[in-house]
Amino acid sequence: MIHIKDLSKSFGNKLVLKDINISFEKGKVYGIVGENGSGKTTLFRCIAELEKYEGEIGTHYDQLKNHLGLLFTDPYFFTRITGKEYIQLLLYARKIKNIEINSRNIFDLPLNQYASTYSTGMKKKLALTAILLQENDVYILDEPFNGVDIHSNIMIVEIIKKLKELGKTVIISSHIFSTLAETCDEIHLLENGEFIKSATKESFSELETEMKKFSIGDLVEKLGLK
Ligand SMILES: Nc1ncnc2c1ncn2[C@@H]1O[C@H](COP(=O)(O)OP(=O)(O)OP(=O)(O)O)[C@@H](O)[C@H]1O
Repeated sequence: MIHIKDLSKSFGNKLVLKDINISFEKGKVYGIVGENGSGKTTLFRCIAELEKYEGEIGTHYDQLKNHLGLLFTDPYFFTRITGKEYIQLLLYARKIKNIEINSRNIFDLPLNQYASTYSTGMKKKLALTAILLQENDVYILDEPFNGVDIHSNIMIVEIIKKLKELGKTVIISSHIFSTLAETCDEIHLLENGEFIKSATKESFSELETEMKKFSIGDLVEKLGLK
């Protein structure tokens, strides 16, 4: 369980997150949606203690960061480290030994190749594989579907369902509503650093309609397409 209470975050004099209050439970999948720049990544970075913030992030874990797998939107890899070495490094950090990596390479990545030479989608799949093999309790996936091929997208949806089944906590940001609707128990809409709407499964379509109306309105008509 993660409890976020009155969380605020500023960069300089720019307030990016305002009084965020939300809880994330075990065995549930949460979707965070919002326009570019609404604060999703900043919220994730605060939860992972990669940013300083005001307010409280409480958890029953000794240290959340030891149970958390964070998939960045654009994972970065040092040069001259192979895919396999990267996974080994992350496993070593959790003192996990004796995992046969090759047989668990479900995305069929060229693990002996330098990770920095991977394509965007391959980098994302490598980073995801590594945090999954760490057997974390909490997963934060920042735009996991973005940049990966359709086959991998389907696989990631199945992985999220499996994580839920295993009682993990999963928090996802995505701009693809239909995929969130398929995987999430709750979806929360962030706007200018504030949660302005939340929906459970029964009200996802209502939320989607409202978001479309709010963000698109009659803008497409203004193009005057003929
Ligand atoms: N290190 C930083 N220094 C200054 N401003 C920052 C920094 N990181 C983020 N911001 C600002 O905070 C706001 C929220 O950014 P954030 O990356 O959290 O948004 P987001 O919802 O994840 O966007 P996207 O959908 O484009 O990924 C933006 O205005 C961004 O410019």
